[in-house]
Amino acid sequence: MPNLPFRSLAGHLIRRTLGLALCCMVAVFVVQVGIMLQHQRKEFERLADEIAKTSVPLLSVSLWDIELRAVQQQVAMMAERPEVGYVMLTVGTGQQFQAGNAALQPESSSLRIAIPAPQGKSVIAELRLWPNPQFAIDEMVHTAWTVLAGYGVFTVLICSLIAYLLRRELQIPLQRLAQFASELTPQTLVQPLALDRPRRIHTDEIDLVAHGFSKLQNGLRTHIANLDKMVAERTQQLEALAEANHVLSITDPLTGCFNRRTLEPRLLEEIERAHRYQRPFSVICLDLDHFKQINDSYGHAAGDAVLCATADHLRNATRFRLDWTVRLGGEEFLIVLPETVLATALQNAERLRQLLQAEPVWFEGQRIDLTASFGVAQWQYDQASAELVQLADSLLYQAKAAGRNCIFPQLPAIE
Ligand SMILES: Nc1nc2c(ncn2[C@@H]2O[C@H](COP(=O)(O)OP(=O)(O)OP(=O)(O)O)[C@@H](O)[C@H]2O)c(=O)[nH]1
Repeated sequence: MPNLPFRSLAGHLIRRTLGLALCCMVAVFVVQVGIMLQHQRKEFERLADEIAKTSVPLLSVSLWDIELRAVQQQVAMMAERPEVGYVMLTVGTGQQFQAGNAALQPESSSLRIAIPAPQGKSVIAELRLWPNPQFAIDEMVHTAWTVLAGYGVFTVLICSLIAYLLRRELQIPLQRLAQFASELTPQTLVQPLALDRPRRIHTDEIDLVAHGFSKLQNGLRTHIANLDKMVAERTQQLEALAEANHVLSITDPLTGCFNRRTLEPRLLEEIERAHRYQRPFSVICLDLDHFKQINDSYGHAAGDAVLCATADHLRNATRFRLDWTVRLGGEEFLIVLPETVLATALQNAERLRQLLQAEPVWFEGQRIDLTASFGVAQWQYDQASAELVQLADSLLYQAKAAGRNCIFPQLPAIE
C-alpha cells in the first residue's frame, strides 16, 4: 500500500457534496437577487403608473387651483410609500414641492411623470420619483435569508441522508472487507466473509466484490490443497528415492548382500553390543572353490549366477534379520552371527558347506557343482573388528591350503 495519509471515501464524497451544495446555493442566491432587482424595478414602474392614474389628476387640479397645501400633502403621501425614497414636484413657475430623503436625489435615476392641466394637454408640472434603496436592501436581505434557510435545511437533510446511505452501503462494508482481507492467513482461508448487510432484493457492487473475494478464497484454498498434495507426493517420492539410494549405497548390486563398505560400521555396532551385554558373536568367512574355473568354463554370466545362488543360500540358511552377510569381494563372503558361540557357528558353517555342495547351480541347462572353504572365529573380548575379519580370512585360507571344501575353526587359546 502506498505510504499516503488515509482519507475516508465516504467522508470525501460527503465533503464534495457539501461543497457542491454551497456553490449551488451561492448561484441560486445570485440568480434570485438578479430576478428580485428586476422585479423591484418593474414594481417601481407599476407604482409610477398607479400614481399617474390616481394622484396625477388630483395634483393637476390642486396645482390649477393653486392649493399649495394640498399639493404638498399629496407629495408627502407619495413619499410615504415604502418603495419611494424621494419625491420632487417642479411646477412650471419653478416652484418645487419635495418629500422623502433628499440625499437620494442626485445619484439614483428617477421616474418622471408629466402633469397636465385639468383641461387641455399643456404640461403644468413635472413629478419625479426616486426609488427607496433601503427598501431594496431589506427585500434582498429577506430573500437572502429565505434562500439560506430553505436551501440550507434542504442541503443539510440531503447531505445527512447521503452520509447515512454512504456509511451503511459503502463505508461499513468496505471497512469490514478491508479488515477481513488484512486479517486473512492461510489457516483462516476457510472462514467465510460476513458483511452483515441489511436484507435487499438486489445485488450491488459491494456484493460483486464480496463474491469475487469468496471466489478468490476458494481458488486459493484449492491451490493450497493441490500444493499440499503435490508436496506430500514429492516428499514420498523423495523418501522412496532416499531409501533406494541408501539401500544401493550399502548393498552389493549383484548379490543383494551388504557391501564391503558397510562391514566396518556394522561390525563396530556388533562389537559394542557384545561389549555392553557381555554377549558372544561369531563370524564365518567363506570363499567358493575354483571359482575362476567356473568363469572360464561356463562364462562370466554363469559366474554371476553362481554368486547370486550362493548369496541366496547364505540368506536362506541363516537367521532372518539377525544374521547378516557381506560380500567381501569376488567370490568371498563373511557372515556375522550375533548371539552365537564358536561351536554353533561351526555347525552353521558345516550346514552351509553341505548345502552348497548338495545344491548345484543350473545355468542355461548346464549343471555347475560348487564347494566352498570356510574359516570360523568367535569374537574375543577387546578384539578389534579388523583383527576378527583378518583371523577369519586367514582360517579360510588355511582351509584352502588344506584342500578346500572344508572348515577351519579358530584354535582355542593356549592358557
Ligand atoms: N563372474 C564373476 N566373476 C568374478 C567376480 N568377481 C571376481 N570374479 C572372478 O573370480 C575369480 C577368482 O579367482 P581366484 O581368486 O583365483 O580364486 P579361485 O579361482 O576361486 O581359486 P581359489 O579361491 O583358490 O579356490 C577371478 O577370475 C575373478 O575374475 C564377479 O563379480 N563375477
